[in-house]
Amino acid sequence: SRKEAAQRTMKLHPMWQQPIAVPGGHCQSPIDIVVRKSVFDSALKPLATDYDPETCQQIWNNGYSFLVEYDDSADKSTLKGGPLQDQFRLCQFHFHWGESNAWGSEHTVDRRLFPAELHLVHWNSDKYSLFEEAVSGDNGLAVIGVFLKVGKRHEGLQKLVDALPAIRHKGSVVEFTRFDPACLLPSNTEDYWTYHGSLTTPPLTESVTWIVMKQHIEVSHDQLAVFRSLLFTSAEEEVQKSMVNNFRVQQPLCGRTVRSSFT
Ligand SMILES: CCOC(=O)CCc1ccc(S(N)(=O)=O)cc1
Ligand SMILES: [Zn+2]
Repeated sequence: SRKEAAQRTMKLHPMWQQPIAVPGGHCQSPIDIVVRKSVFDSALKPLATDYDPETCQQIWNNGYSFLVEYDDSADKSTLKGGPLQDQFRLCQFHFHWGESNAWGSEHTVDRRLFPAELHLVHWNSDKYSLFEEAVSGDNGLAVIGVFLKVGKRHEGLQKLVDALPAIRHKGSVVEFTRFDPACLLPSNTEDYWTYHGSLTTPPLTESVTWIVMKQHIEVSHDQLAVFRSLLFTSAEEEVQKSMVNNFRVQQPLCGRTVRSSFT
């Protein structure tokens, strides 16, 4: 089952040797979004992303997912609007996925699982001067979550898929430029759920405004299979473990309200 798969990943992956629950953490992520319990808020605006593909720098395997990293030394790739009052800078995006198409996402919608989930990670450049500061700061981060479904091939994703064989092992990095992450957003960026939560991997800090898009994107079965060809392990390790089920199990809502930008 998905739970067993997640347990296997936690046992397997050193990153999880730390306690998986933050002591006293009542705003942890991911969560199940119960649609009929979400509260419509007419003040929620459409997302305003303004990404500059020239700020794309590299793609690397960090031993838990693969990250596409952006130059965030200036306000060049930004996120505003939505539930946000401040301006946020894009620093990286990454994915979570399963060993099968039956599961893999971190958030669920009325318990519905998706085969994968994209996270676009931004930090509050009005309040902080570095990502590292914002990670543990109040209102520090904003992460856009986009569900992936298996269907037609995603043309914009293919450039990224073609780079993955070069970063099969933990710790490998290759140059990756001129990639516009806006191509990974669904056509509808008006409809989303938003709630206050945390990072879903250590340090699990509760500094995240989550923005989970209602509309998913489609990628092909073959594209997703290349994600699963990545490895958790470095080239030197004798036992090579395929990078799958790199998602955290859902966390208690603890009375939080999930707002929706749509009725
Ligand atoms: C200061 C070091 O902290 C980090 O590097 C945190 C990186 C980190 C960024 C985003 C996420 S997620 N899955 O919640 O979108 C988890 C962890
Ligand atoms: Zn993530």
